[in-house]
Amino acid sequence: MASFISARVIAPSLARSLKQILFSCELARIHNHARIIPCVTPKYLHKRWYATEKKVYQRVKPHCNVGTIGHVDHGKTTLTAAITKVLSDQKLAQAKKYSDIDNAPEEKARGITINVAHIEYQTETRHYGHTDCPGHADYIKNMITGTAQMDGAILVVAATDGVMPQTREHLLLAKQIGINYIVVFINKADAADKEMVELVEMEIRELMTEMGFDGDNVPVVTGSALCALEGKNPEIGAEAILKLLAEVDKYIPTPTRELDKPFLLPIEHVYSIPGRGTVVTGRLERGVLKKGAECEFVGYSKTLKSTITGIEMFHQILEQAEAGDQLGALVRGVKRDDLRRGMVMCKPGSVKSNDHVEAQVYILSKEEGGRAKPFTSFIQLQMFCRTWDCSCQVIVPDKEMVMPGEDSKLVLKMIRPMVLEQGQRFTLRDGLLTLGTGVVTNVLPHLSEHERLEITEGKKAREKRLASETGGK
Ligand SMILES: Nc1nc2c(ncn2[C@@H]2O[C@H](COP(=O)(O)OP(=O)(O)OP(=O)(O)O)[C@@H](O)[C@H]2O)c(=O)[nH]1
Ligand SMILES: [Mg+2]
Repeated sequence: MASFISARVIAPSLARSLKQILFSCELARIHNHARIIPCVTPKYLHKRWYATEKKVYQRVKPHCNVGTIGHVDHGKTTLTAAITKVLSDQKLAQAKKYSDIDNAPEEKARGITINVAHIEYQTETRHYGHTDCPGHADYIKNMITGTAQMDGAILVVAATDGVMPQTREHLLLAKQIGINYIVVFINKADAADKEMVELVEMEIRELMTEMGFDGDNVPVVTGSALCALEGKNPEIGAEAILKLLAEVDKYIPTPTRELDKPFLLPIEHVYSIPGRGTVVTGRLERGVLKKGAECEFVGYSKTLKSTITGIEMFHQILEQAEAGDQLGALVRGVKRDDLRRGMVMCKPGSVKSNDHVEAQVYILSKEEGGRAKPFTSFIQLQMFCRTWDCSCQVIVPDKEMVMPGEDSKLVLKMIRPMVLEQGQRFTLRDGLLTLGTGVVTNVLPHLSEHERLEITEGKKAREKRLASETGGK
């Protein structure tokens, strides 16, 4: 969103005094967002604003969203940086350093990715939006949001470690989100021998088959992201990166976009740009978004109306965005605090929120990383869908309990209404554990106030109430 943000530095120059510009610069510096433009005349700023700040996005190649997933420390961010470096040599990307991608102070201090990062690059055939996800188990929530924006993924597995818990969990979540095409990169080939690499490849193919992917035919490329980034050992460095990108181009199809449906964008982030307005970011799931269009924000029991006054993709202006684009939209008349990740921006009246659904869910066995014990009705779980997550009460309608490893019909009562449609996939989690994945089969009537209270009252209070309702019998 840098150009929207730098707009806050530049735009006042058109109308206000230099003092105000410098104040905006200072604000931007404090927020560590914008490039600071030194003391220059408003005219110069005006020229710069139109001449260099806002390039128009040229839609010459099909756009595809990919990203890196896999266990912590297996080299996802290093690979992301290496891809931009190798492609920048061919003028197909702007090279990003490792520290440009993991740029938050906590990420730098701990040497791990926490927030997802979006990077842009191109190959000869396609334009890519690349999302680098965190691998650490504590940040699975961010990984789910990041993966929800991908059309295909690059699974990074370190040859020195092989398949690890989050390799499995990320594959499972990717499958649930609907990612069917995954290319594998066996990383750290510089630190492992040939036999080890072969063993890891066999292990991954087996796991992918088990998870419902085409394990035998999935492309597996071996290399070293670090060598590519440091310009060493070209056979496992730069050449391996180019081989990986060739496989991504070939294996991950450009999805057919639903351009004729009303637009819908699940919100990933909300930013406030004083003097300009509020910017929401995310991947346009369906439809076409035009500058000037009316829109509606739905979710968290709210519906707000607004107008889209600007659209950008990777700091370039768009007059119109298409499904699949990873974009930022400037909206009028809504404050940052009115909006949240998880709401959707859509064509007014085109979607409704729901808080009561029937679903078919697969509950993972202990070996698959799920829970060891069965569960009964009234268990409270966290439901993850698109970019939102929400607490829900689970009712088992047809039987006493659900065993790990079992497929079951469940009724889900959510503590607040969210945009949820029939056919929508979701994940159920319990604390740090992914417990199951499912699909909404039926939308049920909205919960009454009484039913909603029942969800939030807790197990003990419910037992007490039931006891008093039945006269203690
Ligand atoms: N030897 C060797 N080390 C590598 C290679 N690629 C990455 N590393 C190192 O592995 C460590 C972790 O790399 P990252 O890129 O941060 O790993 P990550 O998968 O992004 O980690 P999270 O985002 O925290 O899950 C760093 O110290 C890298 O320098 C490689 O090809 N060879
Ligand atoms: Mg990382």
